[in-house]
Amino acid sequence: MTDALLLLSFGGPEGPDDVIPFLENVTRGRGVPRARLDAVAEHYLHFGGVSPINRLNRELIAAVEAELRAAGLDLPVYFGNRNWHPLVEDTVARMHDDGVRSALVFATSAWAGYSGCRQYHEDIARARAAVPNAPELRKLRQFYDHPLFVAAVADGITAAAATLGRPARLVFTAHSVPTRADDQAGPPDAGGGLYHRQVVEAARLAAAAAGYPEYDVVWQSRSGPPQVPWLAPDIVDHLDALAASGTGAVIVCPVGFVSDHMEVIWDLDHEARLRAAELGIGYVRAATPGADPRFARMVVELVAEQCSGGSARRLGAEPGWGSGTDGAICALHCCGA
Ligand SMILES: CC1=C(CCC(=O)O)c2cc3nc(cc4[nH]c(cc5[nH]c(cc1n2)c(C)c5CCC(=O)O)c(CCC(=O)O)c4C)C(CCC(=O)O)=C3C
Ligand SMILES: [Fe+2]
Repeated sequence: MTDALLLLSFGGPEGPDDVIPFLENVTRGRGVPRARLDAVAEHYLHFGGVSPINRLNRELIAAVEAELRAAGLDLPVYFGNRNWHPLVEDTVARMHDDGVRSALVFATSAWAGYSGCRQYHEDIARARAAVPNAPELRKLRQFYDHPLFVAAVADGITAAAATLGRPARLVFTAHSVPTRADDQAGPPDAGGGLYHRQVVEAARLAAAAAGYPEYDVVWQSRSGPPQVPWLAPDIVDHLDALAASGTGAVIVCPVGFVSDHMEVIWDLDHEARLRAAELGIGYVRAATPGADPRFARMVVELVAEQCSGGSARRLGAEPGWGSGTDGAICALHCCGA
């Protein structure tokens, strides 16, 4: 029995005074250098200290509510975040006060790995521990290869290509993570590297759907001390390499992200675009899938899988897990710590 759906996301600041406290929440205990924090604070302050992520999640919730009604599923949708208000702890308390006994959780990350999956389980466990008699919370699965996700990403590529009107190299990008975190991504017996494997697989599926036999997969937004290895190459270094080898234009598809939040509007729409301009190569950025009606429909399909035993539609050759109850990770030692 399910009484509600909780959309669980990263959270972002909604004004200049929020920026530093938000960044302190994100990086607590993670050894991100102060200089990097100050640099990232500037990105947010450039936009008045407001990340679009909360607004985009509220729009997604409205679309999901409409799709739930259309599917005959009568579930209220709640909103909670890891790093900024509405914080998931407060939301779970409100769900309890509203009489919710059992709810499903849609986390706005498609992926395996610590940041993309396990940390959301930890958020669920932390929120439940803070609320006496908290509702049971079951996280929905990773959706990196859901046909509706892949179709929305592919159509974003096609639409971007049409605005460029000349041949271009397709470049997929996702958030970099420390290689050590990637090595530990997935259940211990799944061979490791499940974060990058799922990203590469999602890129393969979307490229095929959009009709691109050739493309690249690169990484963005790395932080942490420079001596710690992260997934590479970085998108900006990759643009240098492409320009050097004669590529005249790129279509950049942020397959790693659901919506146009700060990592997309600053790191891609500003930094990467600027570098492309310096290099004299054409640059278009494909839309993220979150605002596509098929994305909300996918969320409802994931809910229906749990509520009514609907079949799990999946295209990928890499495994997917991600589901667990009350913050229990998918397997013992899953995705490192
Ligand atoms: C895999 C992954 C996703 C995708 C999965 C998912 O969507 O969950 C993601 C999403 C996001 N990351 C975001 C923002 C930030 N990420 C940071 C830092 C980090 N991200 C990491 C990984 C990921 N991050 C990692 C390994 C770090 C290092 C510190 C740590 O180990 O935690 C920092 C600190 C400053 C910096 O280091 O850049 C910020 C501000 C925002 C919100 C943007 C907005 O506000 O609009 C979103 C959606
Ligand atoms: Fe991040």
